[in-house]
Amino acid sequence: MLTLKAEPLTAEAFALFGDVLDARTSASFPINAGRTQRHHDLAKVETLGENAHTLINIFVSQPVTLPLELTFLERHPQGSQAFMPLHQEQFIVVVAPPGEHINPDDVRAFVTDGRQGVNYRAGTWHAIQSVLEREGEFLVVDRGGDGNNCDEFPLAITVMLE
Ligand SMILES: NC(=O)N[C@@H](O)C(=O)O
Ligand code: NI
Repeated sequence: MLTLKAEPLTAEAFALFGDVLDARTSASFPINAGRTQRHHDLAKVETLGENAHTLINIFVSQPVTLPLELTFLERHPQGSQAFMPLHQEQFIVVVAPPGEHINPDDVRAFVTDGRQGVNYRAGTWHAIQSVLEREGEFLVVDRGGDGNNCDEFPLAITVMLE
């Protein structure tokens, strides 16, 4: 059994697993006659394989309870997957680097601050969406297409907050 304390999410700590989406820290430029700041090209959308295409989705998730008991991590070998909260929901992120197997020593747990989203790069092992406190709505950008795009790796992990 692996027990992890979720650490605050930072782009640096998450770099091995994908991208952090955050309008407070990302570069932007003015558009629409200066009325809008465009935070441009924040993450790499990967859509691999036969008939691959980008999906834009909304996930409505029920909250998890803490400590969070996980029994597996999953990965999407043919595409990235991005989650952006629509109402500043905080969520738990548990990840491990891409690879055929997961080394328990490489598993990291994070907690977002409500203004952050994440983009898992293709193949990054991760826990399924785990929103805290209340029902959450997330804009999700991921891959559609042929073939399998979801593998599970059994692993018992308990996640708590610091
Ligand atoms: N299954 C699905 O669409 N969602 C998961 O991939 C997830 O990471 O929540
Ligand atoms: Ni996923």
